[in-house]
Amino acid sequence: MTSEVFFEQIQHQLDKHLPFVAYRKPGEILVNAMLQPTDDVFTVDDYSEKGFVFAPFDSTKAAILIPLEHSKGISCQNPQIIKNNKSHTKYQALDLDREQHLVLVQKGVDAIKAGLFQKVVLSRIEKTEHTITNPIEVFNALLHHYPSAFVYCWYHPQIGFWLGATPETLIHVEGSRFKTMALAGTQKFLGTDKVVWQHKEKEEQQFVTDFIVNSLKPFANNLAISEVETIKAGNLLHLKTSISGTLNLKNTDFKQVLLALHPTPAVCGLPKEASKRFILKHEPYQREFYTGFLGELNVQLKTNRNTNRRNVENNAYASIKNVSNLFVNLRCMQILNKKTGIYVGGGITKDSNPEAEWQETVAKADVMKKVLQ
Ligand SMILES: C=C(O[C@H]1C=CC=C(C(=O)O)[C@@H]1O)C(=O)O
Repeated sequence: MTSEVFFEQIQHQLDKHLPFVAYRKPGEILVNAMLQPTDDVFTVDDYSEKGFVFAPFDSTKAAILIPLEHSKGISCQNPQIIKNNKSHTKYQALDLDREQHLVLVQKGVDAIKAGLFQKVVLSRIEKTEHTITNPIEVFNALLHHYPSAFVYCWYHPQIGFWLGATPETLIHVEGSRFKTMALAGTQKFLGTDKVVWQHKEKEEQQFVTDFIVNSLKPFANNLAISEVETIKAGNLLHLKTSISGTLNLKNTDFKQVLLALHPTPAVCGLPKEASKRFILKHEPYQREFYTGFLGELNVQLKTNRNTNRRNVENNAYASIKNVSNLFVNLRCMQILNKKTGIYVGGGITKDSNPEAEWQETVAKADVMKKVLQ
């Protein structure tokens, strides 16, 4: 499908107030969309469902599904840049609530020093006066600015309109094999990824690696853990450890794996329950789907077992694999009444400096602001 027709179809869906998701996986050129013909709200029950899941931070709340069987799939390769004909007004930040964030971070540091937990991720919403008249153009701009991110726009008339470009995989499962990552620690990209990391960032990232490895141990075999590396995500650098292995899902199900993982200390804290309670009590707003997860759930992938054989019989060796591609909902914004709310946070440890943590959220907000200017 041409990109013109593709974008027309999702625009039409939005005009009719019908749910859809459009997304592109990291490093790929194919942009997919799933268009739901009714405005029903489908939810995930046990994660055996097939479709696109959009799950909130608070896992006691419902995860929304655009079911494969109740939607139409469309796709296009490498979409053209849509010319910006005033999809939005000039960016104007409102309510840069620095004081409130400094107080929140200090509370987090005090709670850590009092022994309540070791790490907590504290966040804020940056509401802007920015008027978005064409969110689909913003999605198109995200696709062009962030080729190595998972870029999406998600809409349900009864729930909201979200857009994002996240660098973080929650889990990728293909058959019984899985891959995930521990992503944490942030500094601004200033032209090189050969940078020095401080103890604070190394420690906050190590908390995430240890948590993921320990959470997956009951479900996984052959765990492989990479060295820590520096990766670039937009205007930022992060520390990343890759973790992979095979899932042993005989006596358990995918839901248990997700409940064990989500929310990781990259977005919540350590220990999970104590830090989550602190977040829900002290953050002065509702995260909703920010730091939740989203992506393809139990879609089918056809693969050839023996790619060396180029004959027709090869088809006999084709196998169907169950694939899930789930990402953490970071570097995202919500559009409400044509205004934007950008969601940003950062990991707090005993060594956190409130002013530096504020600056980190300012840098993270730039990822979304870049497409709003
Ligand atoms: C919580 C966010 O980022 C997480 C992912 C990478 C680095 C992070 C950090 O350095 O604090 C956070 O753990 C966010 O972007 O809002």
